[in-house]
Amino acid sequence: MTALTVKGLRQTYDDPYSGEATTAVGDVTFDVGEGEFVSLIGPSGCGKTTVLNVVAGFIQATDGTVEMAGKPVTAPGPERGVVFQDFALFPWMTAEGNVAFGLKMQGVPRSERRTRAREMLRLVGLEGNESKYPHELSGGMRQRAGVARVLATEPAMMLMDEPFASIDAQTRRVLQQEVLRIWEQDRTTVLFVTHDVDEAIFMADRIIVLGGRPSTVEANIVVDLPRPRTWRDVQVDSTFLDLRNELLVRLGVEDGVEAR
Ligand SMILES: Nc1ncnc2c1ncn2[C@@H]1O[C@H](COP(=O)(O)OP(=O)(O)OP(=O)(O)O)[C@@H](O)[C@H]1O
Repeated sequence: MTALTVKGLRQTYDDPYSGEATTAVGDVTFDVGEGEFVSLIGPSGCGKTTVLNVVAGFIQATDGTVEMAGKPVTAPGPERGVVFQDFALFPWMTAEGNVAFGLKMQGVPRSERRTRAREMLRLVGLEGNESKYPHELSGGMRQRAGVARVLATEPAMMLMDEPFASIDAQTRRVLQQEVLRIWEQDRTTVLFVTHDVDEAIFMADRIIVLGGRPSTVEANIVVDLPRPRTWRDVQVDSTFLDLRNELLVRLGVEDGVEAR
């Protein structure tokens, strides 16, 4: 079953200084199957965040359509949970308060909110940190809390915009594995924006490559790696290395041979 259909998406921005219109996203068409994990990759400025923002309902596309389960997307909705790069936690709320907040918005009773928030924090490895405020948590822990807050609301689809970009390389690998471990339990549909080739491959069932100006879908690549995945296994897997090579060449990062 198709969970998300993006058809002929075009996005034009008006430059407030020059007054001229720039077409950032030209004509982007792709779909995401139910329970599928799809990475969206492409060079900086190609419109990845724009596409995600349209799917989230934060902005209206200049042209084209976005449908979720056959219904047009025109505004944000609880069935789409968004995880941002900068954690987006409320500094005045504890970890538990932050996770419970989304549930409060959904009208979940207080007692249930507490139980579910605690359960989610345990799931992301934050047990024992429930009453800490964001400034008392490390970057990796804050991002775990951010993921827990979205997971707690049980969205049909998770939209993730470079969620680990501001986290150190080592913690990032741990979090990538953690998010996959959690995802494997319920297989929520995921659209995952990243500029990191390794991350795009490691996480996804399929990779959509955006490119060109204005951007279009340049490639749609199936990631044929077994799950569950760990970095220890994946980093030496020839399928991973070949795919990494192909993507680095496509993105113009390295020439194919040296990329290995
Ligand atoms: N609100 C806006 N107003 C004007 N131009 C915008 C706006 N948002 C994005 N753009 C422009 O649209 C283009 C695509 O931006 P977008 O952030 O979607 O790309 P991206 O692929 O996510 O980039 P990055 O990888 O650097 O985060 C860029 O040229 C950007 O300057």
